[in-house]
Amino acid sequence: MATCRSSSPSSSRLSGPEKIPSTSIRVLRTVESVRRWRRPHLFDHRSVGLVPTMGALHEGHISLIRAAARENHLVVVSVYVNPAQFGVAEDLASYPVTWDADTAILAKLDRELADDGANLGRISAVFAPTTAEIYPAGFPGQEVDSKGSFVTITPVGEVLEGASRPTFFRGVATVCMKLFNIVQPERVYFGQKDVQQTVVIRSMVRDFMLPTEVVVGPTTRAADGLALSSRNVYLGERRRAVATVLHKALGAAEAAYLEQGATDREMILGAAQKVATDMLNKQMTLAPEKRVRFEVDYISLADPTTMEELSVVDPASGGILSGAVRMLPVEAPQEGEDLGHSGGPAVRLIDNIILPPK
Ligand SMILES: Nc1ncnc2c1ncn2[C@@H]1O[C@H](COP(=O)(O)OP(=O)(O)OP(=O)(O)O)[C@@H](O)[C@H]1O
Ligand SMILES: CC(C)(CO)[C@@H](O)C(=O)[O-]
Ligand code: BAL
Repeated sequence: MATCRSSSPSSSRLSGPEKIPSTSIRVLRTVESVRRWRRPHLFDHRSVGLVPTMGALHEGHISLIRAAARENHLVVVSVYVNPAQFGVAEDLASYPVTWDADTAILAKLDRELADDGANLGRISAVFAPTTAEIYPAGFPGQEVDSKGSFVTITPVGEVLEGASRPTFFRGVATVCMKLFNIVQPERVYFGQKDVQQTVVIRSMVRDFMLPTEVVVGPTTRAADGLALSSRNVYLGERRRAVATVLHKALGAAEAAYLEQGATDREMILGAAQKVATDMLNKQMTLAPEKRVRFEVDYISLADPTTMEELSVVDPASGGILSGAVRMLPVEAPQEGEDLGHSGGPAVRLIDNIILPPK
């Protein structure tokens, strides 16, 4: 029996495709619309660079989009807060969602990219799907034992961030596999700020023979060294001033390797631990209404390709220094004090420094 498809015009055909106002940037919300957008570019050999994000865009994201525009004819930015990578007790509900600010940033950036002759391309589309679109069989849940179609990359996804956040890399790898399959990019762009994520994604691309190149951009930092991160909005002024602790601690470990020639784990990580301990002790001499408390989740010295802990750095291959700290909610908040987004809950910050081969 012949089948007949409905030919009633969709609202987007009547009003034209959704775009970020005053730009040519398409806003794509469905898998089908991305596929329709992508198809002609397979034939006209225009390369596509994908920058996956969870929105709340900042200069770190912008640096990745700039890199993608230098190397690709068309840049797609995905904006999707993927619930599967948040643990049940994590900050999914309060994660900053700033769509209007994000689209304004993309519009401004796109004008700059257009004016800069050094770029191959510009921002062509934003992919902003719903969870129903990304998980067509139904969202599998955030629990460790959730059932569903998942991509797991082990053992690299089980250590460090994976040990602290047991569903995190399963969620990241799963959503990235979906995004890569939907957009079919020649290149994908990730930030070194999430260094273990880059190792997981590189492993996934290699092990599943995905036809995409993984490009990693350097960490963009504030003037005082704090790595930019969407979660920094939770900090508020008091904790923001101390949030550089991890960068300072990792910097001391880097100096032990680069300047003092240390290759031994205890010497390198000891330098980092001392900075963190000294900074915490100094805070604890202050009154509760002034001080900032934090807990070091981990400080690691790991192999650059496996993220396995190293007891000695082989100068031929170098290593990765990484860490996570929990900035605890401030005590004795003062009248009118800026506590940060959502009243300043505990914030877990991560950072890393790559020890280069010597
Ligand atoms: N400071 C930064 N420099 C370079 N890239 C970054 C930076 N911060 C984030 N990125 C990269 O941007 C991409 C999207 O990250 P995401 O949207 O989670 O932002 P984020 O700031 O890392 O947020 P969060 O605070 O949730 O970790 C990732 O590849 C991430 O590594
Ligand atoms: C890669 C990513 C967009 C997947 O949700 C996320 O983990 C992030 O923003 O780093
Ligand atoms: N940039 C990492 C995303 C996350 O922490 O969920």
